[in-house]
Amino acid sequence: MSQQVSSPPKASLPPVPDCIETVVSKQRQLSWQVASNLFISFKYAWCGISYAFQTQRNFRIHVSVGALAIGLSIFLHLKSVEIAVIGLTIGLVLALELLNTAIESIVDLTVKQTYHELAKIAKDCAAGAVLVSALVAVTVAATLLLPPLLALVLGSKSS
Ligand SMILES: Nc1ncnc2c1ncn2[C@@H]1O[C@H](COP(=O)(O)OP(=O)(O)OP(=O)(O)O)[C@@H](O)[C@H]1O
Repeated sequence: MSQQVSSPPKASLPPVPDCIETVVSKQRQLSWQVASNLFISFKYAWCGISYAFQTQRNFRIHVSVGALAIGLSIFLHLKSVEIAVIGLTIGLVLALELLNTAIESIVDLTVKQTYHELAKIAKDCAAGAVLVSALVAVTVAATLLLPPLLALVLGSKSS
């Protein structure tokens, strides 16, 4: 008895693009507006920073504490590399706070005022990333600033 073997159904694969530029240019077509030059890109980036500063209390706190830490580092004559490390940790916190704000906006845009478990995960994880970076920044700043600060305070008391 002859057995008919049918060929497996062909999987519908997405069309292979000619080159990566094609994919990129097609994706950019979805954007409402594309910055035409570097100066305009900086302008939009500044708009984002300004928005976060005006609307996010945590961002304002991080900017203030960061400025205080850098000011104290200079006042206490910390080494350049130590000031750079403190600056890096502050920059990380601020950058993650901006990403947190972006994720919050995307989640709100997607689910609006409805509850969704995945929206909760996205927002909680983004907030967690900020918290982790802030704890690291505080630990680094305390390690580098406290010894000279205590020496200054105790030295001025004994004299
Ligand atoms: N659509 C939603 N579905 C489920 N849970 C949500 C939703 N929106 C917010 N939440 C929960 O409420 C919390 C607070 O939301 P919010 O939008 O104020 O974010 P946030 O990270 O607390 O903001 P910020 O970083 O400014 O303090 C989130 O962390 C999340 O647990």
